[in-house]
Amino acid sequence: MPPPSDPVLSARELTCGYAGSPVVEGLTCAVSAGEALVLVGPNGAGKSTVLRTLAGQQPALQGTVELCGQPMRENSPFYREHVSSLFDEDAFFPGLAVRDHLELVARGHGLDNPGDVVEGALERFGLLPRADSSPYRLSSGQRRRVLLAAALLRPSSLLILDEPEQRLDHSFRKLLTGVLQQARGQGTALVVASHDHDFTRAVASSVLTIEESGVWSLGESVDRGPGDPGVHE
Ligand SMILES: Nc1ncnc2c1ncn2[C@@H]1O[C@H](COP(=O)(O)OP(=O)(O)OP(=O)(O)O)[C@@H](O)[C@H]1O
Repeated sequence: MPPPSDPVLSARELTCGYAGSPVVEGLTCAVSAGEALVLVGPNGAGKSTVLRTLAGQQPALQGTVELCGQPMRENSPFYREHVSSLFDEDAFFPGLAVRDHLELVARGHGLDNPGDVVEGALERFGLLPRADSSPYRLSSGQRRRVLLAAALLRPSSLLILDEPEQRLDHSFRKLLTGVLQQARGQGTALVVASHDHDFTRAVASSVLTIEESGVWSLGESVDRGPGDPGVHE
């Protein structure tokens, strides 16, 4: 790992888009341990596109992304060790229960005796009563909690989350806010896209605002107000 002040993630002159057409151009940003960059902006502005490019899941049209000073490579062991990400996915193994999924993730990331960690995650995300159910028998919000629990129970230096608040009710949004504040406090770097103003204000150390035109700006704090079109509770 780099010294605490060195970036965990850094992007330089990054252009993100599809088939040669840019959505966001010339983005330069960095996130160090214990910092949280939150991406905000209206639907279609380019938050997920930027997030996927930062996460190495989509090739950059131009520019570079580095993880701890190394080129971001999604299929490298270094990436798997350090980066935990959650996008808009909702896929599970049909024969496995909620608890099995969390155990699988924990063991896959090197936790030999994950029992306590898994039970803690089940409890934290209110999943104990459904631990033996198939995720496919849960509500969409409960399934989202399974995916968040899985993304957060494994050790990581960098968490990349696309609208982690989606489908969560008010109390679990508050819980998630606390969990991510705690992750920051423990030195995890966060890069998160969100439409939730309260979440953004509580978690962000810096805010990347992307407008519909793809124009972006980077600020240290957020106070966009509930009337902002990019923010809906
Ligand atoms: N696979 C794709 N191929 C081509 N264009 C795409 C693709 N995915 C998204 N886009 C386009 O890229 C632009 C940015 O989309 P993106 O999903 O990044 O926006 P967003 O800010 O994350 O929106 P939302 O708030 O709705 O999640 C949109 O114009 C969208 O139509």
